[in-house]
Amino acid sequence: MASNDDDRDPVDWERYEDELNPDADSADVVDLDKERQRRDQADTDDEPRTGLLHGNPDTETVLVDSVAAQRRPRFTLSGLRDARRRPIVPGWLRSRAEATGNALWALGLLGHTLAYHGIRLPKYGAKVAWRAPRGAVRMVRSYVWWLFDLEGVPYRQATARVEDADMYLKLARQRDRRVRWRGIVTVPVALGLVLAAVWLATTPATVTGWAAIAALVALCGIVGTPADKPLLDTAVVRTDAAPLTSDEVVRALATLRIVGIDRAIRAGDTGKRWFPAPIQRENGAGWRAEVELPRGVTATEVVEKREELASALARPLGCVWPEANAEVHPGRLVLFVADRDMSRAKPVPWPLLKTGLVDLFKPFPFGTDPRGRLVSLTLMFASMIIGSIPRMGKTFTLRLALLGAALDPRAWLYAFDLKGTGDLSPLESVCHRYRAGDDDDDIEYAIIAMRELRTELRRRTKVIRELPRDLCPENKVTPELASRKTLGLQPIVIGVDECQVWFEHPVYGAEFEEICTDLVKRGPAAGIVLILATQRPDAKSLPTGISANAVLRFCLKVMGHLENDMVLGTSMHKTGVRATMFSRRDRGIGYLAGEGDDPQIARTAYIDGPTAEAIVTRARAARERAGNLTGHAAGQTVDTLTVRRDTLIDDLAIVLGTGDAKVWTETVLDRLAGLRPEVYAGLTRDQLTAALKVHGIKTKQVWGTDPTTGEGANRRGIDRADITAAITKRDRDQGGRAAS
Ligand SMILES: Nc1ncnc2c1ncn2[C@@H]1O[C@H](COP(=O)(O)OP(=O)(O)OP(=O)(O)O)[C@@H](O)[C@H]1O
Repeated sequence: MASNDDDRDPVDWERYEDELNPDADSADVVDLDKERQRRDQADTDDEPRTGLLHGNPDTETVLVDSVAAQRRPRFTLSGLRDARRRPIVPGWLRSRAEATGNALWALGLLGHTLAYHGIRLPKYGAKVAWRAPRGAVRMVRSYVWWLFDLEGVPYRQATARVEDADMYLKLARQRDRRVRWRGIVTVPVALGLVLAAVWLATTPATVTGWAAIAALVALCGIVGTPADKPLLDTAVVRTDAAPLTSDEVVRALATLRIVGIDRAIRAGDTGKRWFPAPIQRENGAGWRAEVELPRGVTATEVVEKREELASALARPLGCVWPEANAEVHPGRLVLFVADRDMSRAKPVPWPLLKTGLVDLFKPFPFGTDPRGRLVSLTLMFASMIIGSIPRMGKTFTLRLALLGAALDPRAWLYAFDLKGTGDLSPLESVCHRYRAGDDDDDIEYAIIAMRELRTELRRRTKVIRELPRDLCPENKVTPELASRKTLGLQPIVIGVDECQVWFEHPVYGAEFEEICTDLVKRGPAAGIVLILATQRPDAKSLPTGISANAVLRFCLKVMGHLENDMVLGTSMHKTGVRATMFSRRDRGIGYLAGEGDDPQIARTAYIDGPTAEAIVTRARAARERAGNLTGHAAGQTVDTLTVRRDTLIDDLAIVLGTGDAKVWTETVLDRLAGLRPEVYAGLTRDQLTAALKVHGIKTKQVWGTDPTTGEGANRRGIDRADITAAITKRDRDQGGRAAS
């Protein structure tokens, strides 16, 4: 079929010959129906996507599909039922923050314009006065022109020249008529003006008199304004971007060297059918083109070539945002071309900068999308991962999310800055637990805090389980429950920057991983939100148990599809959600997934250190009012000695001191938890094995009796002799160090 199509000559030579030789059949009567049919057919030939044609050089082209199959679908009720209803109230009006933001912007613009011109009023006055005489002359000249019907002079002269006496008489009569009645009108007008002038000159100056003179001068000044020198200066300079045309889009797509597009164009496709809807302005921020790519071409192929596309469109990279609209089909491209470069544009101020608090159960402002619309974030019931290559804005994003949490006076904040540069320090005064750095001391502080959270998670799940159904219908924390201080179910938000430091820690790595996995899985329902930021999104830095269960994901620029999917979720790269397309200049710009149905591009609200401090001061004041300054913010310290003093082998010596010399690991865990519940509660078999490894102790097969069944069995366990040997070695080493 295809070969037949290819054989057919795409050029309609006959038609061109006819067009070049119009006289040949100029007398032909065009049969409109036939002509329409021919044109429709030519259009169909242009379009290889229809793919329905049986090309046959000898006979007429025959359509494979039946006529019924080609008919446009009829109007049906079910079609109407499935139709997408467009929102009655536009999106920007439904969001209070966005509507307020727009209203404030409009008021600001009005205020600026009024102030700008207000301050220049004397200058405008002087200009008007200077131009008034010229205006007066212009007005008089125009009036005289009108009074004597001077515009008819050239026509009357022309008729005189060709000696057309009839026409001349007609025009002359018309002129006389016009001048007569215009003269009659002029007499009272002139009289009125003279009287007004005499009255003004003879009566003492009054406000009305001055106002009349000012109005007259202003009128003359405006009339006397030259066309190229406007009276008012420019208060707001607009940089209007060139409109986007379908022709431009097709030509740009044709340069991308995408096989399917190239093939379609070679086959004569002009691209005029690639646009299911006209290119439109969107949100006053740019142009939106929906493109139905030639069959077999996926939108992701175009997304991947964003840089080349921007170059082909001759627009800055930060203006060109191609996206796949997989909801329609993988070949549907949505191309948004913004007027302004998103990475260069002045960031929109965060709506909560000066006023307003946050309810973590509801969305709060996070940033803006390329169309300038507000993008929000809902932290409750989700864990979040933030990932990118270095210096793209992870820490700023984490700090923004924590600032949002700080503005909910109920929430407890745990902030861990493992980069140690103090980026999260503005939040210190509202944090329940806060630490910057990755020294042993800092890690010990963190592990205590995380163990605390593990215990807290268990307590919360128990509280929720025991609550009556009507209070807790979905077995998760509700805003009402979170506000009840007695239950202790307030939101807890934990932010960890450079979390890979925790998970790669030789001693506590496994324990951090286990606690974080538990928090990511069970924490959200209990009101605990974990936010992890990392610059190395691989399986080691971000264990899969965590990355697979996070709901919210923000991915700034990454280098490869593995990192992309690690942060955004499996197969995201394949479906066209590609953070690899961002450039190094796209700071703070990333894909936000998990908020709303589809991942969206967002630029985070830019908040620098001093601004963050100002917001935190406000947040702290709200917390003081709510009586919710706790932990670190209230000056409490954590005794890291409980962790630093390595009591494990000493504690093991105690719990194995009596009775059997070899004991099953689970029995040892029970005994340790009984000895020091604050340290060992929740310790798992694997963690104990890892902790023992540090001392060179291995678990081994131990014969014992199950206390519940009374049956003997061989299981992994610990030998008291190994513990004693480890203690002896340690004491000997320490003694040796002390002596040297
Ligand atoms: N929304 C934003 N708009 C503009 N610039 C931003 C935005 N967010 C961050 N930046 C800029 O990006 C720079 C890097 O930010 P940040 O320190 O958060 O990066 P990072 O990814 O955490 O870096 P690292 O990997 O070194 O920790 C900042 O200096 C800031 O100026």
